[in-house]
Amino acid sequence: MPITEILPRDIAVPVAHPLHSPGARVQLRHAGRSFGGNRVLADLDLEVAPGEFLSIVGKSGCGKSTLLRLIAGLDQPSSGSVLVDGVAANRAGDRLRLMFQEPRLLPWASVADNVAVGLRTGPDPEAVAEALRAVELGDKAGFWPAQLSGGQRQRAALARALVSHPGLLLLDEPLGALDALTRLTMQKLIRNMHERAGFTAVLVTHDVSEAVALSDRIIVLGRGGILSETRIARDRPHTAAELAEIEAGILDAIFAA
Ligand SMILES: Nc1ncnc2c1ncn2[C@@H]1O[C@H](COP(=O)(O)OP(=O)(O)OP(=O)(O)O)[C@@H](O)[C@H]1O
Repeated sequence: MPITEILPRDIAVPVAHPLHSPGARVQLRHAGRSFGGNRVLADLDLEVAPGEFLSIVGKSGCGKSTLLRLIAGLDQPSSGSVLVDGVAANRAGDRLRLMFQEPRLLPWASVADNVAVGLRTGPDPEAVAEALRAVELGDKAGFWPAQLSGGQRQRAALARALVSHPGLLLLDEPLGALDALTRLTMQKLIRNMHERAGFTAVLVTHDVSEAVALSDRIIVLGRGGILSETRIARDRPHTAAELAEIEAGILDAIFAA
């Protein structure tokens, strides 16, 4: 019997999100990274589950970007291993995408053509249109990047990152250059997309409240390793006081380092 026939009429059957992607698993085993005599990460064990949203916070220079670059496969560990879906991160290819503080759009290409850069399998105008609709830029496909606001440019960058349905989205301070209000709107969009599309996300941020707003888990990095780990259950709403308490605990862990 088709599943729809046994469901009561008032229960909506979830519709696959247009950018749906099965989340990738990230595994770091005894991972270390040194630059000359400077040991930035040492013997790090970390696993990010498929579909999880993990944030990395910590004092300036503690190694957040170094860790993200290892997961992205842009840099190699000096010791140990970094795997994405069981494959060395630098060979994970299309399974992961990065988003940075600057949108890095091509100024001479339309918004749609910029999003199409994220496709590796040839032109697919329908996929581009869907990605633009998902970030609420459906009406800006023919615009030049210079004709967009800062927040809209970051949304175009998000569409470019997600158009190929990567299992893993790596975010390096993606909202750092936006004004406070646009930042909140973008946080909501990213959280919403993450919940519905299913990819795994790893965010590096200086903004602890942003990490709390977006994440299932937050790690504080320092002295070469993980100093603290906080899980935020997303199956119920949190009061402002609860979120403030979580944030205060994380800030304590950062400053105790
Ligand atoms: N390519 C490199 N060569 C030499 N040292 C490096 C290199 N990349 C990072 N480092 C060093 O590793 C340490 C951690 O840098 P990293 O950029 O990962 O810190 P971060 O936590 O992201 O800092 P911030 O919050 O200021 O962005 C720093 O001491 C930095 O100088």
